[in-house]
Amino acid sequence: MTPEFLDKVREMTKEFFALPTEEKQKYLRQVNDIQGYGNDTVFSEQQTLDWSDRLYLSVYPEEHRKLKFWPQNPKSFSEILDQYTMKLQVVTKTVLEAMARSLNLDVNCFRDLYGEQGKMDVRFNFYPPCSRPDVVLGVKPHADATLITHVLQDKQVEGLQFLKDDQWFRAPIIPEALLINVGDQTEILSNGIFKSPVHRVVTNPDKERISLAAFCIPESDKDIEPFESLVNESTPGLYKKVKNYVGIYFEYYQQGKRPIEAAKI
Ligand SMILES: O=C(O)CCC(=O)C(=O)O
Ligand SMILES: [Fe+2]
Repeated sequence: MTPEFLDKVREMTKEFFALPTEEKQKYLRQVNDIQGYGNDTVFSEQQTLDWSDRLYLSVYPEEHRKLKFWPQNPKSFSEILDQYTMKLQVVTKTVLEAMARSLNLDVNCFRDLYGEQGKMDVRFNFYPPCSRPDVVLGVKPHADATLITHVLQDKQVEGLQFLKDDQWFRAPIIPEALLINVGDQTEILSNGIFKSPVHRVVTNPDKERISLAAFCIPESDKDIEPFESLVNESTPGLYKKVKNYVGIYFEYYQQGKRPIEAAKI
């Protein structure tokens, strides 16, 4: 993907969030739906909400698309999102093959698990300036439920941070790059060799920030468990077999637990 194309995607994201509220509310997420425009999903009254606006859309396979949630404004939104999806499919395949190679596994093992009908959902994030960045987060600490996540970050404003050894580290801005994050399902499949890192987004007192996350999720009937060749007497399997991990994920997340704990032996 060219830097110019990535800029186009950032631009249309900014243009959408800059629309008047009434215009954005045409795409409002309904109760019991994940797709659409809105704030953080409310699970309980005690919950601290993330300081962000979001637009969540399923983009692949095409029959999952709910076009009523695809903005008509800016005009080129759907066309650019469709192009971005197709380009990301190619990147996804390449990355999954590289992951397999780096573990000395069959080159297709991650790709076969993702499947031809593997799902891709995107989340456009908008973080308005926040007067109390010391207490309010754009996104609470979490790890992704995915196989991998592609993150297109804002070109000017940082915010994403990763937890390592009890310390938060800033993700640098690299304008022409996508940040690819390992999700929980890859941690399970790789028997813990690839780690799914906990991350969060901090707020900024005077600048707004956008980002676009694309979540790659295997077909829900696939068994997710450590690849056989990574398990032997000296390295026992660390995770149980799970199915439809995204379902398990939300159950745990709502209880404030780390979902991957459910899969640990
Ligand atoms: O805004 C970002 O940079 C990342 C957002 C994120 O972690 C997510 O949407 O899962
Ligand atoms: Fe995330």
